[in-house]
Amino acid sequence: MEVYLDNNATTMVDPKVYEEMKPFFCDIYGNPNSLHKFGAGTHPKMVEALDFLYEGINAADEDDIIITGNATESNNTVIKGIWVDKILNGDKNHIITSEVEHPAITAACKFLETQGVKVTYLPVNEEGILEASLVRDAITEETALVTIMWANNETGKIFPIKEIGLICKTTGVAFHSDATQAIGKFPVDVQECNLDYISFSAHKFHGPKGVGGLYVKKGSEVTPLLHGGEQMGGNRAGTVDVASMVGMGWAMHLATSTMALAYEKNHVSKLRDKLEAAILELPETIVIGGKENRTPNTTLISIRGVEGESMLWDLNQNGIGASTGSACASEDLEANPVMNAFGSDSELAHTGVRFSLSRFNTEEQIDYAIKVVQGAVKRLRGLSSSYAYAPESHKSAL
Ligand SMILES: Cc1ncc(COP(=O)(O)O)c(CN[C@@H](CS)C(=O)O)c1O
Repeated sequence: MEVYLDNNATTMVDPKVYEEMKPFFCDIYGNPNSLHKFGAGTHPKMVEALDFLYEGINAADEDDIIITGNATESNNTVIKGIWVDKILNGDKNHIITSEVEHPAITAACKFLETQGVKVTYLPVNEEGILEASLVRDAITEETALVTIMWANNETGKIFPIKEIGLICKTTGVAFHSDATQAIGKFPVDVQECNLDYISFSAHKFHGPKGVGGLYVKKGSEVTPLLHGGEQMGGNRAGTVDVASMVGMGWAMHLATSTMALAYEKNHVSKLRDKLEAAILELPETIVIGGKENRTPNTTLISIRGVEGESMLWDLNQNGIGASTGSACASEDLEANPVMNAFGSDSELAHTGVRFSLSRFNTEEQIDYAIKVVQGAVKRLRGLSSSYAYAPESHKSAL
């Protein structure tokens, strides 16, 4: 049996999304910017896709949604656009973010630091949550942008974006959230949260890889990252991947419907809870950050005495796909930075395994995964020269 449990890394394209994308390869293939019918033929479904995207995040008609290549590009567009507009050409020189952002935020901020920009990386508490009061205390007259992820890709922890949005609104600081792990998992409402920008990637909610979005509230426009043609009103040059844009719109529509979100909250979270509970029956296992305030599909579990990579190998041999943390760091055998941010000890930071489910997982798959995981833990602990069952040491290490 093959069981895919790494949906925070990427998801399968929903077959309905794939059907909607098909015509734009060999039938309706004109350039959307061409004036002839081959180009104009792409417009109706592109407009429909944009309508779905606006509806999915509750964007106002006057706001903008720029089609990008992925969330990484969207994150870079905001951070570097703010740098150009408010720091290089303005009187600001400070950005606030968190210690547990995705590298697409952290690396962009680190680059700005090499250019003389001050960046504050706010810590998370023992539950892996960033407290909104820390944002308020960090804001100064020089602050150009607050950028805080909506949900963490490794722990699933959901951050207080509505509270932070109110703080940014009252202090007049631009507010961005990396919503990559939020869309399709719980309601995302950019107006309710007073957001100026959000980033997202279609392949996180059963759309195609290589296409993403950047929401820009009216009046918060920033200098583009890419210059060239007049696509996206000059905000993102380059011929639009029509098939992927249509796919992303349909994926958003299917993932954010009331029924879909209810399914995530009820069915998917119950499968996650069943898998998690079975693993926690094993001694010296713990959910990193605890079970509260998480996306419904994610669990990051530390299994003392079992290296994350060894577990992944064992799972893979049995047809199960999971990860030790974010896929983009999976080649890096360093301790998991998110777990380090929690203050967990180094040994523990190497023992995290992330399981992230989707609406396409079944109870039969989870029952199979439970058997494989329990067997792998027993086998790997038996092979470990350093592991000896010590019931109290594990709990105190976090
Ligand atoms: C919060 C967050 N922000 C940005 C990205 C980047 O998405 P791209 O489509 O690759 O640009 C990701 C992708 N996180 C994957 C791959 S590293 C994970 O395994 O956790 C993310 O989770």
